[in-house]
Amino acid sequence: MVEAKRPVDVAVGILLRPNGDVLLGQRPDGKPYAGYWEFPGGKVEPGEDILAALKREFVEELGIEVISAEEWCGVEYVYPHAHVRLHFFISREWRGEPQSLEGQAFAWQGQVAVTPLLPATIPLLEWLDQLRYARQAVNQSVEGPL
Ligand SMILES: Nc1nc2c([nH]c(=O)n2[C@@H]2O[C@H](COP(=O)(O)OP(=O)(O)OP(=O)(O)O)[C@@H](O)[C@H]2O)c(=O)[nH]1
Repeated sequence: MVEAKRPVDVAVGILLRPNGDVLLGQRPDGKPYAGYWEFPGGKVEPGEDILAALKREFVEELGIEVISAEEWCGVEYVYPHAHVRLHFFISREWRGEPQSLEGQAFAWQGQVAVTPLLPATIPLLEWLDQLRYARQAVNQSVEGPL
């Protein structure tokens, strides 16, 4: 009997600036889906806490220290190369400016315009817009003239 492959846990971080911009990175050569854009992160190691994995990946890939992050949502996706369970975190508090430590490109984006994006990440953009801009619209209407 062929046993189904267990999903691989992946910790993914969305750095959210006060103006709503988020940080994306481009997958470097040599990885599956090289050239595709994603939110930074990577695989959780056996026995590792997911938030600890997120912090480790941000140091390794971008030289950024994530000070705090809250788990936001989860997505499972089956690629030809892997079955992944993505744990998306939102962070508003970090230290340092992103550096391209793995030779990858990165970009701060308001409306996300970089393409192509990893397929499992595409639905996130709509949810992210609701989180970023629906709240701003409410704030604007509260702060508008009476
Ligand atoms: N970081 C990240 N990974 C994602 C996203 N969306 C998505 O499907 N993934 C998938 O999650 C997995 C992450 O694995 P990775 O290869 O980047 O992990 P890693 O840095 O630990 O790689 P390594 O195998 O070189 O150690 C990949 O299969 C990737 O396709 C995303 O938005 N960000």
